Amino acid sequence: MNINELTVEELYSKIHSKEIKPSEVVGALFERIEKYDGNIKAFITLTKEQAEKTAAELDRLQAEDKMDGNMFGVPVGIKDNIVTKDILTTCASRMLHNFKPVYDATVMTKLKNENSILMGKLNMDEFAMGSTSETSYFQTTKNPWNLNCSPGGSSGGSAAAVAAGFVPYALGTDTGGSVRQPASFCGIVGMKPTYGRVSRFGLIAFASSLDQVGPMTRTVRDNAKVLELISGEDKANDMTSSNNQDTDFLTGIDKDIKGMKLALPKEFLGSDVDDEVTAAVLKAKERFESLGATVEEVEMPNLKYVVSSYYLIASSEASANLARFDGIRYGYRAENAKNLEELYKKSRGEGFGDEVKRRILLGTYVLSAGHYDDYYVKAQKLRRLVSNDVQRILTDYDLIIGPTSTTPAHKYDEVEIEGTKEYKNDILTIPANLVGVPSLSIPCGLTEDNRPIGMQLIGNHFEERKIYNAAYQFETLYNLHEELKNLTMGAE
Ligand SMILES: NC(=O)C[C@H](N)C(=O)O
Repeated sequence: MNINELTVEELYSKIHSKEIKPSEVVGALFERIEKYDGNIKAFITLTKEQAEKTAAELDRLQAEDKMDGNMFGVPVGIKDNIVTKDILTTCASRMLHNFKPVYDATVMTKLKNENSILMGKLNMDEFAMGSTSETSYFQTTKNPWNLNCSPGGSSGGSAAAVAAGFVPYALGTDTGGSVRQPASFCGIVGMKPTYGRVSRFGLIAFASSLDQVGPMTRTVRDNAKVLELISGEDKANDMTSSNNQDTDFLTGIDKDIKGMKLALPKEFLGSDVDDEVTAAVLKAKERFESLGATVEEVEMPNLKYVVSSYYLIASSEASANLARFDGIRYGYRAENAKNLEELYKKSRGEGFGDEVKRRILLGTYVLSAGHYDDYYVKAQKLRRLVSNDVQRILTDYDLIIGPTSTTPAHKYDEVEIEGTKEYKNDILTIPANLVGVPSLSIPCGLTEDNRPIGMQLIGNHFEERKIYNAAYQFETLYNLHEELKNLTMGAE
């Protein structure tokens, strides 16, 4: 048995049947992290001491048959923009390089209550702004399957850690694709839930009308299980969290999907999409048909507006949210400032990286009195048009399918990743954020040189259950987690 390859469900049941102890699991995972994370660089902070202490306590409870909690003894990695009490939470920014929060995010509290063990905090693009994990102040994460490739971003550390066998599951966050795109690049399963499904309390805000926390796992069932545990209304702390109580995603996950109606927008396979990605998605279409679903081509004419709409809205919200980092209350404070204004300017100037500054500048401009109507209001109107497209399709169809990303993981030496050039690659993930609907990325193929390819399943608001059902059935025909066991990771 290789502990590093076990899924959440396998680990949970082996711990429950006392086949393995929580401390053995934690030991095996840290051993692997110590061996390979020097190359992959998924973690910003390891919480080894606390994890070992918690595991020892859980060993004792296991011996006494007091195994409470749906994640009893199962380790987790958390993206570094989700606050963890007394544990460094940096957002991969110099601005928060020394920030130790005094409270836990709701999702963290929930996982702790289920007796999951925190292994550490995972690298990301600075303040979640980026798609390659390169804008991190600390380090660039590498794709475990090919160290010359990006793991994607912004939750690149979370995706890499799950793919590399460092943790069986991780939490990421998705504002414009940040869970799904890295999941697709690293060959794992990643969910952007319905807006409001998961509490945002303790998620350091980037764009509040778009942000959602989502699970990253190796299997569809694991993903559904994690989402069940982190979702739900958070009356006290997040008024945008929904009171929708239908959070049972596992019951009926294996029912057949005969007659399910899937829509494939023709714009999702447009000219920007890599040939190998197109081929993998068309193969996936055939697999769905062999499961008894129908797949029809549809139109999403307003897809061409999503990138502009997203970057205007997200940057506007970011410029407001990031105003709180002023060098006074917490985080980075510049030295030798002569007066208050200079302290603000120097702290923000030195604390934020280029990409974050670019978005703050753009957002501030867009929201300024003279330009608000021209840009912000227009962007909101485009958001509505996209929403109308998606709603129209989902009235006639159960789910929308398509590629997660236009390309597989980029090779660092082939693509020059710079500034706004990479923005356009988010075109396929952004619609779900603008509309607020759930979207899951699952592996659907490999390129000739063994880079994973991901496919998205987009459902209507609060229809995660339907997505998981279709994805689970798909996984019975194509399970990359099993295939990858036979591959040698780039890091090995
Ligand atoms: N945060 C995200 O969801 C990623 C997106 N590429 C962005 O830079 O905004």
